[in-house]
Amino acid sequence: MDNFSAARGSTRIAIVYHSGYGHTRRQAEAVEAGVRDVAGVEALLLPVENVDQHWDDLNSAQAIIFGAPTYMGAASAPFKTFSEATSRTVMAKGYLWKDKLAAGFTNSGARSGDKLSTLIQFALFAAQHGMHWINLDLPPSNSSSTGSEGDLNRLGFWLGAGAQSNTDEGPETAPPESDLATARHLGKRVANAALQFARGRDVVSAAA
Ligand SMILES: Cc1cc2nc3c(=O)[nH]c(=O)nc-3n(C[C@H](O)[C@H](O)[C@H](O)COP(=O)(O)O)c2cc1C
Repeated sequence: MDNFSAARGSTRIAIVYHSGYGHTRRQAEAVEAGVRDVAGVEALLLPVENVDQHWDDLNSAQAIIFGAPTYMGAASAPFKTFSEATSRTVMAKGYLWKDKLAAGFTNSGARSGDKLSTLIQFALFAAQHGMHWINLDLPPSNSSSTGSEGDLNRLGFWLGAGAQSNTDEGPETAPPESDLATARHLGKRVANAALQFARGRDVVSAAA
């Protein structure tokens, strides 16, 4: 979907991401698929390069999920450019993202690769906007003799979804299915949380 539908009423979730070579795009598409698993929710998959045509879509979303590859131990530069732009386009206009839900995902070449730094960067970015951070909620796996590379959350993150793409493989085969399933889990979790928040807010405002 290129834009959210004009009809109000559904719960809207935007996935804003950067991908230099396509691997993180696969992860972003998996997050989108997880969002779409939940009825009553609309998903918008938005590369950071297109964000200037979509500030209104982001402002109307109930949740925004941030994604970027980890480059040099941090979110990639195009994602950082987007995040800095929000100071002018979102904060300065009255903290337009306050009380939205937020979550994040990142992909890199090494199994750790300092991906945690990128997830922390996303959580701080969300906090600066007054957003509510949704974590991954999957037990870390692949940490015992019975674990495997096929496990959900095989890389063992709590804060968001991690993926690992071998640097000699293209996006058609990397990241592996276990990391894409982990990303789908994050999308579904955020979609369910966004529905709970939206319905809870309706109840609170009806009672006020
Ligand atoms: C400039 C640059 C810096 C990178 N830095 C890291 C890093 O800090 N940690 C890591 O594990 N991989 C690093 N990588 C590997 C990428 O994270 C990896 O290839 C990833 O799959 C790229 O995702 P993309 O195809 O979405 O751009 C780096 C790659 C580039 C091009």
